[in-house]
Amino acid sequence: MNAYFTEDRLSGLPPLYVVTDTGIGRGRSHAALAALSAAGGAGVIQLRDKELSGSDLLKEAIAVREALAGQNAIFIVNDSLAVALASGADGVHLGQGDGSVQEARTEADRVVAVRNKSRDGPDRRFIIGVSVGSVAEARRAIHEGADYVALGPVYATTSKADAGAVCGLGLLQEIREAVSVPVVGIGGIGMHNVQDVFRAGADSAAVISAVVAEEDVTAAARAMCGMIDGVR
Ligand SMILES: Cc1ncc(COP(=O)(O)OP(=O)(O)O)c(N)n1
Ligand SMILES: Cc1nc(C(=O)O)sc1CCOP(=O)(O)O
Ligand SMILES: [Mg+2]
Repeated sequence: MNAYFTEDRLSGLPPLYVVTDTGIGRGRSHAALAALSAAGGAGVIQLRDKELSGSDLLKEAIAVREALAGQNAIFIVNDSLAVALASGADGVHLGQGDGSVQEARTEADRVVAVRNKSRDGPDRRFIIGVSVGSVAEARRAIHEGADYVALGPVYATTSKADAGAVCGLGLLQEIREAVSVPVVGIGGIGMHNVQDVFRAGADSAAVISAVVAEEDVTAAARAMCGMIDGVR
């Protein structure tokens, strides 16, 4: 059981959040990238595959969940609430164009309440993360049921073609001061700037290339965790 979300709200987020990408993953599967990242200390893993949907995405999600069994990592599926729920993931990440957060909250709570009743132990909350680009969007997302908000691109990124303009650390700091849920920074984060992201108030740094594209994914995740530890 992950200590971060046994109650009715998320009490925090692990500091390293790795998003999988098989396009730059040197031939490794999402499941392999997830397991290797978690072994290096990544406490949140997101399955992100913009080419897959439906049963193909579900297959990958189940493989990731199985690969993470026994690891102390939160598993999030990008974009698809249905796949997240069907695969037994811990949560979903939704962008501004990925549907209603309110409807996702209602549906997730309904499904997870049934699941919680049918097993022993403390109730678990289904995590909903939402991409935001302003304080107003962050407040709205939280009002609608988001457990964490993510802001990006903090720096220029080559991993998401439609990421838009760089938002910088100033906005990250503003959002941190305005809300009380965990704030994730994403986009262009690497060993050279991750400490700045935490100094600006982020609770977690989400990365793709800095970990997934490395030859030794576990070592890269471990090094990033060490860098983060140096500033928290
Ligand atoms: C942790 C995290 N933050 C932001 C995003 C981006 O979500 P979105 O804007 O919906 O874009 P896509 O990733 O779906 O292309 C994310 N996935 N994860
Ligand atoms: C998936 C994603 N979302 C972003 C956003 O700004 O919302 S930037 C991004 C890609 C992050 O990859 P890298 O760590 O390689 O820059
Ligand atoms: Mg999305």
